[in-house]
Amino acid sequence: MSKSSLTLIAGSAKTKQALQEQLEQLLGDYVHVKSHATDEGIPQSLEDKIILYSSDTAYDNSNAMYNVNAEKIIVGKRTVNHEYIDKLLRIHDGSAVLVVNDDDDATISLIESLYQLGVDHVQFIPFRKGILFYEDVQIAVSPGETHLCPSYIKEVIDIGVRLFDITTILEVVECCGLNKDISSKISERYISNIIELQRKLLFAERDAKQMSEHIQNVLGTVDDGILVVNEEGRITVFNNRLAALFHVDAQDVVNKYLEHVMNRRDITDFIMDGRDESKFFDINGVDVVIFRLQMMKENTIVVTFKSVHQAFEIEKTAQREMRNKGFYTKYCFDDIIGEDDVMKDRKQIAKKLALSEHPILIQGETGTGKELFAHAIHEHSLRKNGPFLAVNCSALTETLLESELFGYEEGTFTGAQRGGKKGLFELADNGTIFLDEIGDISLTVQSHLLRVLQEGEIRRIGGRRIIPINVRVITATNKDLQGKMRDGSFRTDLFYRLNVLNLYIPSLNERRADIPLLIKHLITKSGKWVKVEQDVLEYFMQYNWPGNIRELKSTIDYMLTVCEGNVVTKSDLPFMHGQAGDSVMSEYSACESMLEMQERAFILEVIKQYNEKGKTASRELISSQSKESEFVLSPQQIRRRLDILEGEGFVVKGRGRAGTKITAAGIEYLYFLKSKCSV
Ligand SMILES: Nc1ncnc2c1ncn2[C@@H]1O[C@H](COP(=O)(O)OP(=O)(O)OP(=O)(O)O)[C@@H](O)[C@H]1O
Repeated sequence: MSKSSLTLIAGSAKTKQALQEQLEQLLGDYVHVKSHATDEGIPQSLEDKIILYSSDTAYDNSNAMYNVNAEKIIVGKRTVNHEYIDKLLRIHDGSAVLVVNDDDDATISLIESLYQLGVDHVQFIPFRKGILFYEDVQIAVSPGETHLCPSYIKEVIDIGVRLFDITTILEVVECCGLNKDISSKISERYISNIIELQRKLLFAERDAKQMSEHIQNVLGTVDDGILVVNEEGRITVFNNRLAALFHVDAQDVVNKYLEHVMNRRDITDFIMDGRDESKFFDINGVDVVIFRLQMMKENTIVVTFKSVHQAFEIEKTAQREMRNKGFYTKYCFDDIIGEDDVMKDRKQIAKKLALSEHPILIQGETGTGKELFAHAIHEHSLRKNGPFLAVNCSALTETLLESELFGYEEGTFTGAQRGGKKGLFELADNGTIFLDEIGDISLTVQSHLLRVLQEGEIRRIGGRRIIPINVRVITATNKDLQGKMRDGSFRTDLFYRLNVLNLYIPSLNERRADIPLLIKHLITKSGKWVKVEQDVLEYFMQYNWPGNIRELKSTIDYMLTVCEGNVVTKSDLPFMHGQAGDSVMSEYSACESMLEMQERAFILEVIKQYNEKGKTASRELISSQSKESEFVLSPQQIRRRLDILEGEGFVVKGRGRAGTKITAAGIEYLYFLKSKCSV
């Protein structure tokens, strides 16, 4: 069968080329296709079996001007190239979209075919020549006429030259007299183009979905809040951490305008228009640093939200690594939270004391922050580049404390290290030593310490060599040293040596105004983004906090562990606060000594940490961990202590090789212990 013949007449060379390609692809096996464009010039007389015009306009513009001789003249109908439909479907719902074509009729017919194709989620606005401004329009769509779009439009989508629709193709098939088989093959080709495209779209969509799930999972593991905003000001990424901070559901906010989700003008202004890279904000009671980064190429803003505490910690870690020295202070005066006048006054005095070289005795109730002050004083002193060593005198037995402080020579006692060991006084040379709980040291250690202070030199235990030392001594106690001097358990001469400068730290009761500030600080520091209900705050304001800030801290820690969602309520209060009051406190306080309390807290903490990882803790395991702590306990000693703790209902021991688990009462008891002693 000889091929039929067809001449295509289009308006522009670009349209001619696209339509010629379409016809060749669909009909090329059966029809010989020639083509002309009016803007390139058309022969004076045209003769063919079929003359196919690309549009009504092409027909109107050229038909009258040339001699046309054809068996059949067809004016084609055109539709949007399916390849570009996904671009249109990706425009956000309800957006205003300017439709730009080279004449008004063509524009209207393009809008019609877009609606017919089901692109009806946006509002199309027809472009009119001469009108340069369209209110609230940021996106334009054009079939290859993008040069006509007003220049202020942010996003221009070129949907390419529109192609002939299926009815035009079938009309050509019919005129060529092609048989049924061929005609159905051609329609299949037309349809398979669409199916192929849909398949690609489907894969692309599936890949995009997998990628987005992957990104969400990755973002879920990050400790910071992460937000991404696109050029329209809509949210494209909002991780769960951020959702917790703003008390919203992460699923609900994607695609919404930023200002509809965060109704904080200061924050949205900073994100959208900010020139700075980072800024502090208080968001629902949490101090946060927001870092913003503009990705120019994608016109996207990436924002991270970090707890102030974390941001500082990162800074501090870097500094520490730079200093790369073994013994350093962990706190400075800025870490001591307190705006109450009495506290401000204490900090002022402490700063002055820091600058002298004399020993300082810090007194105050348990948990008031004496250790914190000791760190800050060293950090503020002329010795700040020297070492700072802290030792808790009540946590060590007499012999251990002596050997820790003054060191020993080789062979002094069984188990002594080869080559002897330097004591903390030697290690703290040119720096500061902080002796916490000084009220608990024995009379033997007291006299040894007195000698060191009087002579400014030490002699290791079992040694003869005299080692001069240059160490500033800061001590602290919550005990009544005057009372101890009266009953003879603390040496008066040592007291006067230590108490050259005295600093009294007020209890939390004496500075209640600081309670809300401390709560906020402790929550921020925990890295959790939660809100504390008003009645909890009220309760905290009237409770008398015998364990001071340490008790407040462990109560908050406990509540943050048990609270559901992002709100701390009164039902999250530990048992001893909520229901039984002080009676439980005194029941708990049955421990003989601070050392016993600390040991118990250590054991329970190890068990709790293992349980949190889904494991139980064996005696051997706890014993081996104890070697790295201040309490070296053998598996037998651990067994005895676990028996007692089990009898009190704080742990449950497994049979045979199964390890131990902490009970709910045990967790609460642990927090109580932590509020009473520093571990
Ligand atoms: N002003 C404060 N600001 C922030 N945190 C504080 C403040 N005071 C105390 N803390 C925190 O409370 C806890 C107890 O503080 P610290 O160990 O310094 O108390 P202490 O007076 O030395 O107690 P003790 O007499 O029992 O040894 C620590 O975790 C400390 O970080």
